[in-house]
Amino acid sequence: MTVPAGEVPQWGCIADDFTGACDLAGNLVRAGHRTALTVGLPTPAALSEAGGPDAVVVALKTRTAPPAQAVDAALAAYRRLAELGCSRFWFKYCSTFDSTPAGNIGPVTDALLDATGAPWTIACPAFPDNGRTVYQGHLFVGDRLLSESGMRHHPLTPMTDPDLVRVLGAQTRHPVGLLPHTVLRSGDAAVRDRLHVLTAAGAGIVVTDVLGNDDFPPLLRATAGLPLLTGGSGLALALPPPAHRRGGPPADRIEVADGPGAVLAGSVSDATLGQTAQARRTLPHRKLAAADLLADPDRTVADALAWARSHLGPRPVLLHSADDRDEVRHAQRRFGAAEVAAAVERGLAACARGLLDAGVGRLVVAGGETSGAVLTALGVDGLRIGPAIAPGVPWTAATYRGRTGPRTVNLALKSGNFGAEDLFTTAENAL
Ligand SMILES: Nc1ncnc2c1ncn2[C@@H]1O[C@H](COP(=O)(O)OP(=O)(O)O)[C@@H](O)[C@H]1O
Ligand SMILES: O=C(O)[C@@H](O)C(=O)COP(=O)(O)O
Repeated sequence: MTVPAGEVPQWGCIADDFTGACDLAGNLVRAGHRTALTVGLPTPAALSEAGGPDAVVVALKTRTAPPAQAVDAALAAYRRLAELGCSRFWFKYCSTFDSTPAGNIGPVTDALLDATGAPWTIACPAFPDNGRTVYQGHLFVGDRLLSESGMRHHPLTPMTDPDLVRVLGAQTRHPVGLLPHTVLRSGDAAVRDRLHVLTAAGAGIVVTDVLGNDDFPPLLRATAGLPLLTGGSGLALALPPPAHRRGGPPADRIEVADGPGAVLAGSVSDATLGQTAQARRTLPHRKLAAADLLADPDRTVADALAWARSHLGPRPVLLHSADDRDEVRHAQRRFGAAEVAAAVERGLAACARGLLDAGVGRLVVAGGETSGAVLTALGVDGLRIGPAIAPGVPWTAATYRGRTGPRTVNLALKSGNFGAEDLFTTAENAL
């Protein structure tokens, strides 16, 4: 697989969901790296089209997949990225460490350690710009421990233990160490010594404390020789761009599509529920009830689309899947969590196609799993990263091959817990 000289990317990134891929790609762009985001395995042609990126982010939909399946997908992505010439690799998972005791963050990290030949790696989910910090190995969301945040109610990956050394320890075959904040701030020699002690004693993965963005540079210096990093997108903000890009213009210009806007919310995280409640006060809105999507999906989607077509206009229309958490709990008890999640994802994905075919040009999708389902249904194979709506939420441009032939559309894939309350009503201002 030959990539023209001068177009070989350095970083090959593997993201376990689509919103996470956008988040990481957006932060890489903010830090000055030309970045390509691909859905499915990247090709030399995709890299050329992206103008010879410094980093490639492959969006997978494996966050809730069984470990063996997630490992296969991550290794396939790794092999392709290595063939394309990438020399350093990044496994991107959620800043709230979304997984279960049988989750795949550990197994995928183990497999990538073997594949890259990395002697050890870090686990650094912190994203201070979004309130995710780690202290003594414990993950905080704002001023709450992870286990006391809304993440304890997540429909697919409820997080009830904030101790990442313990959570990761249950998933990986490697001993897990901790780089505490006091050491991180004691100078490069102290960091190096502690990492040496931990890894000499057998640690294969080191959870890193991070309280603010200024904790990232020492961490990057200490890991500069490692072929594999793992974590959230926060660390990318401190990643120095290649020398020839320094001082250049930000690489976040994208085409702006014609046509009205729409919002699809399949996330039921705290932030999204707040954004949905706010948007319901001002935007035309309609709920696709989970029970209806299970009982008669085609009819439910067709009715929602007919309603949406008649409300397209200057303000985006909102289609959402729940008003509150009680509704979600009720549907899960009645139908089973996995069944109802799959039905909602299928329904919203069908709505996305219908909305774009009806002429919608700008679509905000809330939720990682939801975004994965939507992008797969749209058949979009790559996203060009544009300006940020909020930390971790960039607008993107994509080529949509719909009923009327290929055209550019703008998509924003919003992580469940990201963004201010008015994100749905103000997103278009950022374009
Ligand atoms: N009313 C509902 N009842 C049960 N599950 C729901 C409901 N609405 C959405 N879901 C499911 O909850 C999951 C939310 O996950 P996701 O889209 O990743 O959001 P987040 O980014 O907040 O984690 C999806 O699988 C979605 O289909
Ligand atoms: O790191 C993060 O928090 C995000 O990039 C992310 O992965 C969020 O996932 P969802 O909340 O499932 O969208």
